[in-house]
Amino acid sequence: MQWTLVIPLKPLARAKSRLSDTAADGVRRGLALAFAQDTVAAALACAAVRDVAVVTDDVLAGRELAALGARIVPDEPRGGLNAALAHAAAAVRTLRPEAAVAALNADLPALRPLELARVLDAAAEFPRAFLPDAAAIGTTLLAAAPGRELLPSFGPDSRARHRASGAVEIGLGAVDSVRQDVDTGEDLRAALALGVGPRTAAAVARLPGPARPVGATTPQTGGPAPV
Ligand SMILES: Nc1nc2c(ncn2[C@@H]2O[C@H](COP(=O)(O)OP(=O)(O)OP(=O)(O)O)[C@@H](O)[C@H]2O)c(=O)[nH]1
Ligand SMILES: C=C(OP(=O)(O)O)C(=O)O
Repeated sequence: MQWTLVIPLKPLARAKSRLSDTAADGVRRGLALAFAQDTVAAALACAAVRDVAVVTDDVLAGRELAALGARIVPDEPRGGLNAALAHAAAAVRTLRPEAAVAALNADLPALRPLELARVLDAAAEFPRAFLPDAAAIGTTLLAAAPGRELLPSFGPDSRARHRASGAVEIGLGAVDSVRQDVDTGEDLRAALALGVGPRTAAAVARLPGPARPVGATTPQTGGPAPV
């Protein structure tokens, strides 16, 4: 089965507020965009993915992600994340009623196409399925097979809500790259340890020294940053 992924991205100026200790406003926008670029590029390289729709009103992000091959869907009806996801999933199904649809977070900079394919293949066995995030509290992916509504309930503690909604929790091991969302400096270090995509690596290298996570590449030397 091949999936249409719906990836939500709020305006970069408001994105990743929990990274404000790690990165000042302007730099944080660049990081949020880089996370989304690496997420979308890996998703588009996944054999189980038919196409990618990014739900965003951010003009810069829309342009950059369209250049990678994503379709850009306006952020409607402006009722927040879940309303935007439900609206975008419905728009996909208007065009292709039998589409398999999955929502994927935009902050998965270590995402690997093969791991995403394993998760989507596992999801294809169920009417609705989800993958908990690395912290085992939230959700990074929610999938709805053809003919099933997505019924997204992302946000704080979404793992419990998605489970209570009847979606099946995907319990695969060795899919860390699909679970490692980045909300905090600690998450960023974990993603760097897994290995991030090229745009995130470049954006992290541009962070000022004290904010740059240990082990990240330095812009000057290309070698590891001092411990
Ligand atoms: N299109 C759209 N995407 C959203 C909206 N709210 C959140 N998102 C996206 O949904 C995912 C999870 O969002 P949040 O955890 O609320 O925001 P974040 O930018 O990741 O991080 P914080 O600002 O630290 O909460 C991210 O990919 C966001 O960009 C929204 O209203 N519309
Ligand atoms: C929206 C979510 O992600 P986070 O708040 O961790 O970005 C979620 O886990 O449902």
